[in-house]
Amino acid sequence: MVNNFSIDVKNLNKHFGDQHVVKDFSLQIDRGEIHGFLGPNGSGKTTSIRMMCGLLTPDSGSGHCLGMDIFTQRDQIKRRIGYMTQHFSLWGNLTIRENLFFISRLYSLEQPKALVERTLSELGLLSRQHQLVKVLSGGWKQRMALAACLLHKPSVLFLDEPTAGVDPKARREFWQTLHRLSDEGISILVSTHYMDEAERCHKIAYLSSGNLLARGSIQSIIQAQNLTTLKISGSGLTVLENRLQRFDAIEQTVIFGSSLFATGRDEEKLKAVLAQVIPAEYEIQRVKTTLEDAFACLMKNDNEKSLS
Ligand SMILES: Nc1ncnc2c1ncn2[C@@H]1O[C@H](COP(=O)(O)OP(=O)(O)OP(=O)(O)O)[C@@H](O)[C@H]1O
Repeated sequence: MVNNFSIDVKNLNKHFGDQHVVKDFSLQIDRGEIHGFLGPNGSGKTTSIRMMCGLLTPDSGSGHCLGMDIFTQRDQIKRRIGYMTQHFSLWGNLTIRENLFFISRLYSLEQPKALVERTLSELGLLSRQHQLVKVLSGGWKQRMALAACLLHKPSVLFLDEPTAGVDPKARREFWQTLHRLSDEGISILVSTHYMDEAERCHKIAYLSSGNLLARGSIQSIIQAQNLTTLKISGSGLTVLENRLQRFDAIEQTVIFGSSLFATGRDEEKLKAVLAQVIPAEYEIQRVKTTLEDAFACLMKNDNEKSLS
């Protein structure tokens, strides 16, 4: 190994035609780390994933996956990683068990029976193994797709929005499995649009228009934004929200149920605006700034920078 990182890429760039889709992208992921990958649609997450696992050649930069060069050792990398794509395809007219046997034959895996039995058991698929894949619910299909990625015992997993459209219970179970795999030393890079999933990761990275805007632990990303959030409780909140949004001291606002949350960088100025706009009968209290607040402010600043 070149170092102890499972993934270590530096300054990767990718263009599609005139479009500079990924810009100087650098990322390190430790063994057994679950690393979240967030960003708006089209920000370059899938393109970055495909470069890191050797499926797409970067225009420039350097990098290793499991110590192997992403430019020159792509075939070796493919044998050691699992990649669950956004639109995975399974064979609907085969059962779960038959799908796994089919995949093990496709990749000429040794001792397929032992691998299939182990994977069915570890992924909790034994009770459904004889069901046709086309009749499975979204949650079971997704679990089946993860099983397919794990058959050959990869050391790194790349999961591209694996839980999109899956219900909360199935998502929770899926994440329990990811944490078990992480405990076994498997490194996982998982892209998601769900904040609750981001919070389950050891570290996260946030990409916007191909630029990595933030990287690190959840706490460090929230703290780096240095924001204050105040919660206003009462009725008629949309009118108050509109008024607040006219002030520069307000970075962003959001309503959840009967509470309006206002976030700003300067606590004194934020409080002064609220004192001016919010009638005295409303309760105001300081609350913790969330990851979603931090991302919203990061995006806002980035948009303002690109416009100036
Ligand atoms: N093969 C390709 N040829 C041309 N343009 C591409 C290609 N693949 C991706 N793009 C463009 O690159 C940009 C980034 O796409 P990418 O799929 O990496 O984003 P993403 O962050 O994964 O988006 P999403 O969250 O919607 O999956 C988009 O504008 C997309 O249209």
